[in-house]
Amino acid sequence: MAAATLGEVPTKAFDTILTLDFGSQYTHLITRRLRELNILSEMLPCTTKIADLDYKPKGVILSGGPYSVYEDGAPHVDPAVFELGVPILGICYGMQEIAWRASPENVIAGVHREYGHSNLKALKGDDAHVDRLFAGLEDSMRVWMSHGDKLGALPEGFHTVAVSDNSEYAAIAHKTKPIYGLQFHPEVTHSQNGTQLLKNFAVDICGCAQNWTMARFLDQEIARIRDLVGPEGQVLGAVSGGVDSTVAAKLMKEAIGDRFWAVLVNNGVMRLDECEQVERDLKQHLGINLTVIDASKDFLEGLKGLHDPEQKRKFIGGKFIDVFEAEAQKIEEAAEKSGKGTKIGFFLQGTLYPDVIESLSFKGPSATIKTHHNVGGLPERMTNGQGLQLIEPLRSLYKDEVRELGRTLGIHEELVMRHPFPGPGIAVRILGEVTEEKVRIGRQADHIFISEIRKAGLYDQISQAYAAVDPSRAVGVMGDKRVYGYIIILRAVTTTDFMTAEAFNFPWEFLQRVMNRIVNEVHGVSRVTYDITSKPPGTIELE
Ligand SMILES: Nc1ncnc2c1ncn2[C@@H]1O[C@H](COP(=O)(O)OP(=O)(O)OP(=O)(O)O)[C@@H](O)[C@H]1O
Ligand SMILES: O=c1[nH]c(=O)c2[nH+]cn([C@@H]3O[C@H](COP(=O)(O)O)[C@@H](O)[C@H]3O)c2[nH]1
Ligand SMILES: NC(=O)CC[C@H](N)C(=O)O
Ligand SMILES: [Mg+2]
Repeated sequence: MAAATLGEVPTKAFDTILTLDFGSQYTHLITRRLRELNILSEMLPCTTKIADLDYKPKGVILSGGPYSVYEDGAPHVDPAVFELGVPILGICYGMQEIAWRASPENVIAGVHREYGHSNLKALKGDDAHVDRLFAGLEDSMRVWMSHGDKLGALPEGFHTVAVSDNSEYAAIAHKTKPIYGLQFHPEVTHSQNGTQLLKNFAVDICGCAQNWTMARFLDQEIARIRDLVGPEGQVLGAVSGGVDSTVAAKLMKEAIGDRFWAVLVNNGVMRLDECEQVERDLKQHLGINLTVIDASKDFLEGLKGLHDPEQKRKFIGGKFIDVFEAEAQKIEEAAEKSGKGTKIGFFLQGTLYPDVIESLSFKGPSATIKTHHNVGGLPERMTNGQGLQLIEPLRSLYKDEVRELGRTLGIHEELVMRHPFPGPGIAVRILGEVTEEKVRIGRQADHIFISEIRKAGLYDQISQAYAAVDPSRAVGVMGDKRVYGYIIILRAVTTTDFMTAEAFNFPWEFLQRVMNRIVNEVHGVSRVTYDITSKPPGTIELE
């Protein structure tokens, strides 16, 4: 059990809707939509025991899921949910679960699967209670469906509140209790009025206050950190200059000042002038107590002769630990002597909510496609709670919420909107063996590409962009002379969650301009290409 005592979802401080996940691809969208409405939602697996909750949610949503409620081994909700005395909304599988519990015959396999758009008609009557879910909405709307099973009969005590082309029971409501079911998915943007429906449920029916704002979260988290760390405790943290670790570091600085010790490792595969830039941003702009360790020679030396992507990633992860561990000891000694307090007792991590959801998912964590160098690879004593206690203040937040929190903390927009940058850096953007020459070429080409993207005002429309080096060489001609140089691969994608992505559609003139600058300004390059592969089947990084 990790000793994550801080940064757990603040369900006690904010009205919370509990979303129980039956494995739908869209479950996390339910929590997203609610948070956009300034209502905190926590997502937990459908197998959660209500008795294990340490708070009382204001309402519960049962998500969709790939199973059929009537099949052997299908997941079922803890019946105690119905004893909580709070409103319940079942979505797709969740509605089928409500009906199945009333009587298993209520759910049947449909003859037609209903996948995609459907026209919904709300049947408003004069019963204010059952009409509450659709209050204030037009009677007809286009909604998005994805199901094969359906209700064959209305569960006892329920009323039909909407029908669709193929579903007689597209929405149901209990006649007296606050229990509702929807066959369609209000959480997907393709469903008209979906957010309004969720708002009707969470605000009007459950009575949630819409006060989940980053400003309130910040005050609360600072108070919690101060309380946990105490007046003298000291905290260590690895920072990369990326959004997550910068926001976490600034939050820590606000909470405990110079008793927070940040460490940046220069691994030799950072972008052009990146370490200097991060140092300026963190030290001067944000006033963070930062130590930069230049271990570039060790990393580049160790990368020699490594061609395989996984070997490269593992080496960088391992080396990172060695360097960090050695430096942490020095910092701990310095901290002890600093007179600022006691020795270091805590370790800061920038873990986000999607990572937490992934590890909690009812379907289990997904397959490893790449070994990500991240904090999972940090020295064990820092993360197992035995040596240093873990603090993860961003653990309940999505990336856009972290960005919002960054703005609230006064971090400048350019830093807040930075594209993510992987821990192994340019090393996974050079195919095969990493050499100093290829790092130089990759850096220069990347700098040109990103500067041009910024100049063209496209940076914020793109989720991530970079230039990579293909070490195969191609022949070119420059100034009547034969050149035999590397190939640069430009990559730019748009994505919301980095799980799927599409190549960005640049104007042709833009790509020509970038090509021109790279072949002219970066010595050793003969060709420039643009990678248009989507994810899947590609990935965002090349290795
Ligand atoms: N060069 C580095 N020096 C110190 N810590 C690092 C370095 N690179 C990565 N880390 C650590 O690994 C963590 C994971 O990196 P990751 O790239 O996922 O997050 P980030 O850099 O904070 O944000 P972003 O996703 O926006 O790049 C960082 O939060 C940081 O703690
Ligand atoms: O901190 C990190 N350490 C890593 O080892 C790593 N590998 C990939 N990435 C980032 O993850 C996102 C998805 O990348 P892929 O499609 O290449 O898997 C993209 O944003 C990638 O930049 C990493 N981040
Ligand atoms: N999206 C869902 O929740 C689907 C529920 C169930 N598996 C069905 O096919 O009807
Ligand atoms: Mg990063």
